[in-house]
Amino acid sequence: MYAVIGYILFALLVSWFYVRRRLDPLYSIPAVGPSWPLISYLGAFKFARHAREMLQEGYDKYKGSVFRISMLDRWAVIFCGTAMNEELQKLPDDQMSFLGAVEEVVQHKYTIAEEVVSDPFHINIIRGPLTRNLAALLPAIVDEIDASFRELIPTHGNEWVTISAVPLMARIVCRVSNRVFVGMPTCRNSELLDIVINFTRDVAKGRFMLSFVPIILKPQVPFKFGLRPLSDEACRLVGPLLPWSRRALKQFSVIMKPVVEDRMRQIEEHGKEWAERPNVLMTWLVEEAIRLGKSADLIVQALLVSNFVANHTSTISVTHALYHLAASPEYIQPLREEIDAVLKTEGWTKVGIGKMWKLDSFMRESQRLNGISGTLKDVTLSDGTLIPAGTLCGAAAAGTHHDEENYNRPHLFDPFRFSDKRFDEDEQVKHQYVTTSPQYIPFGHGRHACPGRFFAANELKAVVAYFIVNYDVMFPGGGERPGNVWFGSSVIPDQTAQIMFRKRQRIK
Ligand code: HEM
Repeated sequence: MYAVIGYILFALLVSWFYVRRRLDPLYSIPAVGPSWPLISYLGAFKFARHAREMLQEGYDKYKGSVFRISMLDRWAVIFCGTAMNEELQKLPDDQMSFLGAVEEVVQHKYTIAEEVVSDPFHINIIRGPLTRNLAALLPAIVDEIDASFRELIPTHGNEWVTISAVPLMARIVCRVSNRVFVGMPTCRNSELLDIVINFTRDVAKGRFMLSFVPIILKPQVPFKFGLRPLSDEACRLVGPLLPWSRRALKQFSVIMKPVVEDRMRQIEEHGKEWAERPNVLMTWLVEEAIRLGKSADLIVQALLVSNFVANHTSTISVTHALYHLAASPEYIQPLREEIDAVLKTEGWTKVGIGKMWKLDSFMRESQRLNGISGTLKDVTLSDGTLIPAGTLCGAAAAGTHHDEENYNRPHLFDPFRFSDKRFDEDEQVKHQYVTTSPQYIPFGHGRHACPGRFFAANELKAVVAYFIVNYDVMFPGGGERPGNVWFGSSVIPDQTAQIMFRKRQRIK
């Protein structure tokens, strides 16, 4: 009797899965990896370890269209090819919500900080005052680069020193960014630097834990093709228990809140113009917060989130560039010639940095070939036809950047491929480091393209220019560039490599 009931229940379950799959348009999208219930988890585990191969396989098979790939708790739909990248970024906000989907995946409220997620007022300050003030900020950026290189790369005479690349670049980037975000002397507070450098790991730990939550706890809500898991509800139970980010925010706040409150008092007392008014992100955030009646706590959160979006991406990008230089010293000479010549006429200015075309091309090419992510731009799409609402979508960045239709010999690192094209006047803007297009998406593309990329480009070009004119670099024993590490769909430079530095040997 029980066996019969068991068979009937099993048959009902199988029929339910079958009908659901037939009705849900998501399942008409081709899958890379196993697609059937339960077995698809194998695909999710495979994706965690072989994302690069699976994304490339999907790109090659479905270019000009989309495919789906299994994550632990959902399917993601990947758009492939230039035309699809264009289509994805053109979809209006009422059909797809960039922020909504990022929130769905990252669960910022629990992994970062709640208030600033619902009120990300820092984005307009990064897009506006920070970008407009880059020329005025450049001397401070270069001063901080100079101070951190002297402190962190202790060279003597013509001796080589060997240093772990990633921690070094993280420290330099973080100091330089914070010279612009919070100014002196706070940007050199080593406790603060440790908190913001480790914050990426704190957030990642929270995300990792939450990605398992839905399997155990996610309530299912009805939608038109059956049931969909509601991750926010599940995360609401577990999110507040995650300790890492809350602890980091608390420690960051202990240091930053008194500084922010002091800046608030000064601005309330003196207004916008006063002699020692520091020209930094924090000042503009405070001015905006006062105008809109926002709290010191929100400003503190905005500063932590600005660090989060800026430092990890910038560290990855500058480390990739450093690895190319250390592995191929033959690129150093042409870059040095260009930088030395520009510095002679323009000095360390924004105009000068803008004239370093070869360097610009080098950074753009390094980011094309390495990138920071294999997929990009998680969006909730509801076009009502092909992809059901609530589906997570992304663009295949690595596929796009390694596509022969977009780039000549796409797998080759050709550092000056973009600067060579800029000699044609009509092509000058198109090939700049900061210019995004459906063929070039390391900074995203369209409405939500990275608003910090103008700052990042100036900062990172200044860092790389500084070490090219001041140091010789190589891998120990003249070794090769270590391969990149794929972490799910994130692409990061080898985390353990060491680089040798010595003071530049000038030819007399
Ligand atoms: C090389 C360094 C950087 C890279 C590769 C990078 C890349 C990205 C990417 C891919 C996105 C998502 C865009 C999209 O999906 O279309 C993004 C968003 C964002 N980035 Fe960057 N970024 C960098 C540096 C920075 C810096 C230095 C800042 C701050 C000063 C910053 C602030 C932001 C913000 C606020 C967003 C969210 C924009 C929004 O929600 O509309 N980024 N970045």
